[in-house]
Amino acid sequence: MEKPRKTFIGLVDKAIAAANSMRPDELLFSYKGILYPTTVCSPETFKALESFEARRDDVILAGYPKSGTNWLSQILTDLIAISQKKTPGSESGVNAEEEEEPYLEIGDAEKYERMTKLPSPRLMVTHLRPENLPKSIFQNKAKMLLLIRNPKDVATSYYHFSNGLALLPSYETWDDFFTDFMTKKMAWGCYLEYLSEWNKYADKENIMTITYEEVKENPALSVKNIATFFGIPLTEEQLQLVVERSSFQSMKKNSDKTHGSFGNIFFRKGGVSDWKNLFNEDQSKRMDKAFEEHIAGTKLGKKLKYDLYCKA
Ligand SMILES: Nc1ncnc2c1ncn2[C@@H]1O[C@H](COP(=O)(O)OS(=O)(=O)O)[C@@H](OP(=O)(O)O)[C@H]1O
Repeated sequence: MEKPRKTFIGLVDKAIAAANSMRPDELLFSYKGILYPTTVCSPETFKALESFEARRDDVILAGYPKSGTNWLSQILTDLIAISQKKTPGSESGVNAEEEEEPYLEIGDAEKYERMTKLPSPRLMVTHLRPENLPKSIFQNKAKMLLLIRNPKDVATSYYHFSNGLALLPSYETWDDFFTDFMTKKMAWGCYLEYLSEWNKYADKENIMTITYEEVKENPALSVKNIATFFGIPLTEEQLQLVVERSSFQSMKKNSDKTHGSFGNIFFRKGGVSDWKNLFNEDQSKRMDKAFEEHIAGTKLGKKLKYDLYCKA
């Protein structure tokens, strides 16, 4: 039985009510040159975040919007519960729903003060680029899981999400969205720039990179590798439980409890290659060229297996 994420559901409810009374051009604001949703982020929170004190045993998940952060966050929540000898899903684990919204940059400026009282290990999720994260995360060597997904599916997922949730500007056509996606007009910035910024950190020993596609391809091996990286021993039975609970079908089924009425928006298709239903040939070539210019030859670029997932 899944516990409702009351903080999250309450936050989104409030944000949607606020967004409904805003003009489309008010939905995003710019902070240090990057756009963010006005209803869930604020300059005050960003300012407060700068002096956030990370702990060495914090568990941090970094991923651009729509790269599968809700999915990996569920896997990490269960792994942490197991490390604390709790049964996943049945007891309040890390960041118990009533306690704190795990998305680091989302919420009020006082949340970091409240987070000082949370027991270790704290789970945090972020869509931020590394240069906008608090310095203490890197100084204190907190372990991070960096989640990346092929850019054509990220764009596709982001398009449907933008039109499904009032917090983000909606688009009349996919073509309009694609133009904005390629010209840095997205909340949390340009994905290809995100990848090249994170690539500068890809060799750090406290950062493990994983792709959406590899978790999809072999969930058991991925969960095992993540658990090993965070130093969490797992029995075969526990491994199977985490894999089963994090399957797209299970998460979608539980989504009315975990994500309220927005469940269907957060858990849409959960697959690979849906981009083929939206991209035309010209758009596909434009993305191929931009990928080549920004990231193709780098460590993260190679890890994405672009030719396999983004060509033909
Ligand atoms: N369990 C599981 N398995 C496979 N795929 C999953 C799973 N859970 C979520 N998803 C898919 O991840 C996409 C949403 O990404 P995020 O969770 O990062 O979105 S958000 O930015 O935090 O709103 C979104 O992708 P699309 O379906 O392609 O839109 C979700 O459906």
